[in-house]
Amino acid sequence: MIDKIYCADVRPEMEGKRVKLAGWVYRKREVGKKVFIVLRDSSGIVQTIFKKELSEEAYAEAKKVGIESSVIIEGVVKADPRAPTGVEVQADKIQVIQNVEFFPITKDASDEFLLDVRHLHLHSPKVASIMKVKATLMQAAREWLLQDGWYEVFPPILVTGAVEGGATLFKLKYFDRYAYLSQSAQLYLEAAIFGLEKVWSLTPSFRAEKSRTRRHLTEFWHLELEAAWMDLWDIMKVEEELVSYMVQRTLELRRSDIETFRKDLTTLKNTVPPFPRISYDEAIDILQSKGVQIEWGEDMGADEERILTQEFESPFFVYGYPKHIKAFYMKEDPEDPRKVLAADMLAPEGYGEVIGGSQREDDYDKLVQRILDEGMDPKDYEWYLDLRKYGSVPHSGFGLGLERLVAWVLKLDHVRWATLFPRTPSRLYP
Ligand SMILES: NC(=O)C[C@H]([NH3+])C(=O)NS(=O)(=O)OC[C@H]1O[C@@H](n2cnc3c(N)ncnc32)[C@H](O)[C@@H]1O
Ligand SMILES: [Mg+2]
Repeated sequence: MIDKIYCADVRPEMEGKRVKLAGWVYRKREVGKKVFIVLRDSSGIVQTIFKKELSEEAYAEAKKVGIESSVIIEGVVKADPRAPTGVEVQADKIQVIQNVEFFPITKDASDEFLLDVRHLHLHSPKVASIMKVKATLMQAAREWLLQDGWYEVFPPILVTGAVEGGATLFKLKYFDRYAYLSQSAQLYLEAAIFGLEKVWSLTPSFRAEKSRTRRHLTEFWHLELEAAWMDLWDIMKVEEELVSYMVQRTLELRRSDIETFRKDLTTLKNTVPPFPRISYDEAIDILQSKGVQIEWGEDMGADEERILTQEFESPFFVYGYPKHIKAFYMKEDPEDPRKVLAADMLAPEGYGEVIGGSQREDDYDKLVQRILDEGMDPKDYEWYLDLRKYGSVPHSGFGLGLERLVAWVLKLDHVRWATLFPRTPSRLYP
């Protein structure tokens, strides 16, 4: 490994110190007999200056390199308030690892072009910031889950049944039969609670959704939890404590990256428990009072959720949805058979659903009936129904869409920017 330091670690107080840096040419300009190269690495940037009188050879090399060329630069640190980071390196040595004559991404690149060359777009410091925030949100989630006694498990991705409706399954050939790509690890997590009680997984989930909205991917990262003995209200408390910790910890560790995308941090700072809770009935009343054409029993889509989020300055819950618009596994509300014990968590600022969760039907006969009511075949869920035959317990869980959380935290205009290589109905490459 090269004995180098990071760009962000070059400080004014290091004046006079000799340093070696490795990275990519981010910006370059020539002024008289000087070449200024802003070098970029994973930590950020630092300005380097090549003066002809300091080293003719290095100056000549610096004049030739193109944007995004990979280079190793050596020189002496000099504090300079005019430099982007208040300090620069007076360079007397440059080793060009690979010169780039022309880097295809220019300032006026369209979104579609950036997605076509996503493998090169990952050079961008802004993209790096998004990925650092995503990584830190998950780092925080792992910290919280560990200290709160949850076990990570590793469920299968190749499965035989739908969790969230057959219409969005990706089917694939599996030797002499067929399999599906998992829409959600939930059913397998429900099996795991009989030994581990509180489990979680982070897996890719797949949805053959044709909807081309700013919050749908066909492959997304899905953080899911399942807990024995918990009811809906218990799991909602888990959700708000987990999400609060994730957001506050990421604010603490990645504030400058977040501020690259949003200046107003109010809703993030407001992300502390308890979150506001409204019933589905109240949500319908609010929407109707704002002139939205929606009747009780209808599902809220992205537009309705966007309008609803205008009422809140933090994430909030909507609970008690009508049974017929929710999944087969959700427990009927004993106080109102029209409803299920389900709750979604919605992010403010127009982002809407980031978590879907519920208490599960733990009664064998009722679950069989729900499967039949949904037009599905109980035989396809024989193993899942067994969970209600051998020591069934009240239990609840939820799934958080990681890209949707990132999109809200950074106020991105589409979830596709929150994933390394987005997958949508029209995009499978690169
Ligand atoms: N373990 C569980 O209880 C999870 C449950 N079986 C489930 O999959 N619920 S969900 O369909 O609402 O999806 C959960 C979350 O997963 C995200 N999600 C769901 N679908 C997508 C798509 N297509 N793209 C991006 N993100 C998506 C979104 O944040 C949802 O709130
Ligand atoms: Mg949902």
